[in-house]
Amino acid sequence: MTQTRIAVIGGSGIYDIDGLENPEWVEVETPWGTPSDQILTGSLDGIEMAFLPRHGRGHVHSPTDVPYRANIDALKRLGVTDVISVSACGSFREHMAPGDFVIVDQFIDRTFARDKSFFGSGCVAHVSVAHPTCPRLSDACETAGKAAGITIHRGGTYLAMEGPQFSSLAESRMYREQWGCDVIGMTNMPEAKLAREAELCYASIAMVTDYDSWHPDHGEVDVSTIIATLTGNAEKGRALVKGLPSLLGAERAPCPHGCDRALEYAILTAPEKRDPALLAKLDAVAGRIL
Ligand SMILES: CSC[C@H]1O[C@H](OP(=O)(O)O)[C@H](O)[C@@H]1O
Ligand SMILES: Nc1ncnc2[nH]cnc12
Repeated sequence: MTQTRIAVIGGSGIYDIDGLENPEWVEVETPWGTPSDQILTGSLDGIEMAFLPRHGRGHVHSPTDVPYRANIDALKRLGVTDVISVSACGSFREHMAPGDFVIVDQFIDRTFARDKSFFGSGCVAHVSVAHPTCPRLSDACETAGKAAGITIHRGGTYLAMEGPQFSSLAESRMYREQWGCDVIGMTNMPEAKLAREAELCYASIAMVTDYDSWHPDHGEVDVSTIIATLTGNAEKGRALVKGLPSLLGAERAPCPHGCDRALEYAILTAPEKRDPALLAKLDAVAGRIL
């Protein structure tokens, strides 16, 4: 049976995690370039962990320039089975208030300036992202969050925008009123799509930091308010992460939702037509089936 290895991708304001046994920052190179930073490895309650700061320590990568493919490839290469994304988000719902956590289960992807797939000419693949997050992993996040006393909302649609500017009032109203979105951020896409291509279970915990720009009683969103809210809630995030290993366990049964078999029927390119150079780059992501 596969051994569980949990990765946490930390978003804005989260540049390391504490409490790991045998912590070590390791360099991982990938065929898709260098990840956002070194990866902090170690264990928690006997389970292997990996932590990657999405924007790099010191917040050096903009949402557009985060090396999403290198990040997911590097985690796969380290033997990660489950990825938990922790990110800051704006809220479109009064009851999803700053300080609350939302376990996102759907996305609308409005990003347009990012590499969104490991596949392409020479090895064409189409995976399903009808359900882009893993219910089993999301269950564990919900249980750990509730045990840590966090106000946690299960389910929500995350609008992934390109940024780096925040939304206009008209956009904010459209996402909320016409598109039915619940939260907004700049990073969960294409991250979630790439995790699916890499056959990794992915759960997204969005920490509400603001009401974007739609709310008549709240001013425009600004970075200092976001960081102040995040800093005030960092302890909650840490408590949630610490609860995960015992919930997930060391022995990992196949994902009941099929995340770890997403590529099974996805590759269309005939074996004799596949590009050897691309296949070589896919060694970690798709090595299981290629
Ligand atoms: C800090 S303001 C906007 C910035 O914060 C979020 O980052 P992350 O998702 O990595 O927590 C948002 O998506 C923007 O990138
Ligand atoms: N309102 C907002 N829009 C986009 N990304 C965000 N990250 C935190 N708050 C945000």
